[in-house]
Amino acid sequence: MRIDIITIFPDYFAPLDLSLIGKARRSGLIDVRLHDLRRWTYDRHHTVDDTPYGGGPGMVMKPEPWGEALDAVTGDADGATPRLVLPTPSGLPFTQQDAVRLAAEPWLVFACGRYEGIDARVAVDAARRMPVEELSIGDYVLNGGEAATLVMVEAVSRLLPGVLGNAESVAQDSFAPGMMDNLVEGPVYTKPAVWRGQEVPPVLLSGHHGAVDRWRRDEALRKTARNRPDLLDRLDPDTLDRRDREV
Ligand SMILES: N#Cc1c(-c2ccc3ccn(Cc4ccccn4)c3c2)n[nH]c1N
Repeated sequence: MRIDIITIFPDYFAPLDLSLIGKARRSGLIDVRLHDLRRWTYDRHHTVDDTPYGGGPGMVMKPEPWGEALDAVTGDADGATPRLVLPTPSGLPFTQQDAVRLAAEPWLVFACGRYEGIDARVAVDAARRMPVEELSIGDYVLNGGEAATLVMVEAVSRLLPGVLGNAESVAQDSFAPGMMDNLVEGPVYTKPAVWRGQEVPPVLLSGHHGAVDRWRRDEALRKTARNRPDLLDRLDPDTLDRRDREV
């Protein structure tokens, strides 16, 4: 997969050199290219923003640099067309299903806005030549699109074959479609068996795989009911056996 990121803070993406995604980049599994938006400005101050039409607080990102940046970044690939992702607080909620969908794309471009956002005409102009989607990672306000892009790039990249060592761990993720009925994961433990007076639940040391699976499902149900009761509403009643209802 090719991932292009256009931003005025390229250094924000240093974390993409680390850990499994950094390893995947070095192995060629993922081709991440960073672009400083100011490369497409021509004034002495490399201006990327201006006051909003209609007045109001803050500044808006100018359309010209974005138009030229997107032309340059998306124009050099032998006719291939990327999907443009625009992080914005007003976007559609980014979910695990979106991560799965985007992981199937060969080429993504992320446009990281700042200030009060990017001039709305940029998305309209881009949509004339590529699919564009506005996505939000949650109901809180950030200062720009870079943190959201890091989140989405990690959520997508980890799903690519070969990026995570243990394919199982992707399948057992919370929110993995169809896994554990969309329950969140329960508690996990490792050695030592006793730590600061706390014992690992004995069932996990029993070697009884059926009992371990049952215990993990009970704990996942318990944690989902406590932290994400909204997910329980999505459970297919037929998949809840009698004991589930007792948790
Ligand atoms: N995804 C996502 C986001 C963002 C986000 C994404 C891009 C930009 C570009 C500028 N700002 C600042 C800003 C503040 C206020 C109103 C508009 N814009 C962004 C914020 N905030 N929260 C999320 N879940």
